Amino acid sequence: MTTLTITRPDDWHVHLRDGAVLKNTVADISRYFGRAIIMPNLVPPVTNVELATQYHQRIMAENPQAHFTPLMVLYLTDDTSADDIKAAKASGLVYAAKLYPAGATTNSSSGVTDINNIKDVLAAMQAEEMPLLVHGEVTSHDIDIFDREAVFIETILTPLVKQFPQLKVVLEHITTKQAVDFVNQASDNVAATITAHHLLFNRNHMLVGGIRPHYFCLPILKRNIHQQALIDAATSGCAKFFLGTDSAPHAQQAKETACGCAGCYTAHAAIELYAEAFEQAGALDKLEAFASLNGPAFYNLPVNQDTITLEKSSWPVPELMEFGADQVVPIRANETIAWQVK
Ligand SMILES: NC(=O)N[C@@H](CC(=O)O)C(=O)O
Ligand SMILES: [Zn+2]
Ligand SMILES: [Zn+2]
Repeated sequence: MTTLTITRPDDWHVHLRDGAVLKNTVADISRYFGRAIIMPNLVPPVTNVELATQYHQRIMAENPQAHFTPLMVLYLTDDTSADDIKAAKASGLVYAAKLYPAGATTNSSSGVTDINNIKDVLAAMQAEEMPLLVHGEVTSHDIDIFDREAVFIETILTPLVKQFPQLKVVLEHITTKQAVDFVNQASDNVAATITAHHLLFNRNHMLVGGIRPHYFCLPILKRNIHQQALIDAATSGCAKFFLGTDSAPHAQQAKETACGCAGCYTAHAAIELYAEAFEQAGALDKLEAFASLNGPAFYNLPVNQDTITLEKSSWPVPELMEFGADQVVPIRANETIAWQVK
């Protein structure tokens, strides 16, 4: 196949950041995505409607393409109230709320320290039909970093979905076979996003032949059997799995250092990278469901009405991208990508 036309896709998990880099992230994400779920882990985080409204305005001020709509998300803290959820729902601007276990990932220090602190908030979300988005990793020091997702599912998420069976839950950026199995066995109220980098890479890509900080993200890349489980899930056609890039830029010097930040930048080539992964799996015919249909169905939103066309034609990714005063090293820097959007 040399061209592929699909319904315009959406990105159900992306970090646009703020300030000078917003111009670049907004330009990249709005190139062909119709909508994007905008992660709220700014400093300070987007914890209420007022902050979400202001962030929405800053995004729109960067003049995204006309086909693009940012969908805002509330950052849950120990202090979030049921009223915050009601106000968010009433705003019409906020589409979900995000659970970051405190300390689990980039800018999560204001996150939730104990799930019991937000039980009334979760009840309000269930009543208001507001999806809960989850960074699914435990943070205790005695749990190995490669096990943190599986332990979270077992100890936090399984009881949570039992207690709130009508709550819509998206387990974000899943990385393990345990996560795939959990989502498959759960009710239709439970879904997951999968990144392009977790489909294309495993921990060998990050650690064999030298440590490659630009592959370092959270949850961390796992071994190849987990990568294969993610590929099988994404290409299965199952409506519970959909596209979420987790594109998360960090300045080059914040990644290439003794203690580097977690996050991979993929928004320069998001659907193109997914197309490579689906092609390698012999499943390009399943890309449209994953990228354009399953997400809106879960969020009860209409599917985009227009299409985009991908062409099998290789192009070079630059070594660096200028983001405000920063430089970002994108995934595939200095290499090529096999597909491009016409
Ligand atoms: N995925 C990452 O490794 N990093 C994300 C945070 C997140 O999504 O966990 C970031 O904001 O940099
Ligand atoms: Zn996360
Ligand atoms: Zn993320």
